[in-house]
Amino acid sequence: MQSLTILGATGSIGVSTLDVVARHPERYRIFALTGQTQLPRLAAQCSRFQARYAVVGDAASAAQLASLLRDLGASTEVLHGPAQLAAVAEASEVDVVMAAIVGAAGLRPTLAAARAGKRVLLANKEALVMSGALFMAAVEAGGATLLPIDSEHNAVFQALPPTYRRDPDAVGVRRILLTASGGPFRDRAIESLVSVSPEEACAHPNWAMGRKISVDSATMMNKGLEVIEAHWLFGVPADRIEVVVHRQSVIHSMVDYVDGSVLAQLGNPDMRTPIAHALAFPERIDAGVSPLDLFATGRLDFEQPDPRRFPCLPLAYAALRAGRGVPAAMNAANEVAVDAFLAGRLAYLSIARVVESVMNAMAGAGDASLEELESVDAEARALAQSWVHAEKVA
Ligand SMILES: NC(=O)C1=CN([C@@H]2O[C@H](COP(=O)(O)OP(=O)(O)OC[C@H]3O[C@@H](n4cnc5c(N)ncnc54)[C@H](OP(=O)(O)O)[C@@H]3O)[C@@H](O)[C@H]2O)C=CC1
Ligand SMILES: CC(=O)[C@@H](O)[C@H](O)COP(=O)(O)O
Ligand SMILES: [Mn+2]
Repeated sequence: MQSLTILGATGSIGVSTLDVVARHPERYRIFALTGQTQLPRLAAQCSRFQARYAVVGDAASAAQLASLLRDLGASTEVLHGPAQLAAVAEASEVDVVMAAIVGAAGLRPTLAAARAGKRVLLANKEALVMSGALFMAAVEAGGATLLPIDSEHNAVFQALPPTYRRDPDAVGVRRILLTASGGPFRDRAIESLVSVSPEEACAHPNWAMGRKISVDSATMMNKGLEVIEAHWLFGVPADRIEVVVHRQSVIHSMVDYVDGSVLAQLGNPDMRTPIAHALAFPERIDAGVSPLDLFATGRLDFEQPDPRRFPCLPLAYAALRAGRGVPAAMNAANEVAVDAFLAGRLAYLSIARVVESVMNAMAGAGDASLEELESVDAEARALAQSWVHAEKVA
């Protein structure tokens, strides 16, 4: 029986994780669930899965959640604040931590799980993008097992040899091919992108996800973050990570070997597959996902990404090549810009402009410590807010 903490239980990944867990009550029990704003959902989850702890952001939310739990007759203990978030990730009773908080807010608790040597199931790509070298050093020092949840990285993990240790040349890996759906605007006239709404940007053609990652998929910043994520997870340099637009999202990514073999992982676009894979690894368990029907799929298409349509993708490659604190600055600027776009305070096309402006201003950002990275994050957010202001409304 494995004891599990889910950071971000109320979100899209959190809900899918609990769906898989519910199919295997003999394998997994819930230690802690965390959420931020969706308190009724968190209360219902705690009650159903008999969570020992729930963690929310502040004292007011904790009081509200405690009252909801009382009404449900649940005995879950309610905690709040960033220190408690880290505490339920590193607790000695915990075996597995699903890191599914969105954005930089997930960095500290995910890092705590890595330092404590947990099996870390990483969905929160922003945490790794922000702190790549430091995070991977924490995994190593803590003796953690890091398993990718992001569908592309989970696919790459499955297509690599089981003994793979972040050295592509040691096993004849030539390139990693990350697939990208192209998002909701892949076929739309570029000139018409000036007027897209948050609802249009969040209408992903293949995946049901949270709003932030959905906008990132539309701009292809998601793929940019994933290029950086792949670099850190698999030790592959930027020029050996290629993005391939594949509109069906059936091939989740590929590994190209020096002998000409290309290994891919395929499946229906359903996050319960990589979640179940990482939960049970190296075993396989039922995820509730229907079998892939290749006849219904019919065809698999591949295209090159157009940098004019998706300017965030080259920005992310530039951030990876610049290194040190620049990916953290880029990530923070993107979080602020996407938030402003979703709130109707920034035009869609200005997201890339805000990110680029902040990256230019912070080209010398450092990454020597967690504190330095957090100050880069804070400075980039402040700069991005001023650029959002300068770009004005949608
Ligand atoms: N959804 C998907 O299919 C995929 C997601 N990912 C990655 O997984 C992560 C989660 O994505 P997704 O589930 O879609 O996102 P959602 O927005 O659906 O969920 C985010 C979760 O984080 C919580 N949260 C938000 N802000 C804070 C905060 N400041 N402090 C603590 N908790 C917070 C939310 O709580 P509440 O809802 O209660 O406010 C919620 O539980 C992201 O990093 C994303 O890039 C990667 C691949 C696929
Ligand atoms: C499900 C998942 O892993 C997302 O990151 C997905 O890849 C988004 O699709 P895009 O390929 O459109 O970014
Ligand atoms: Mn992905």
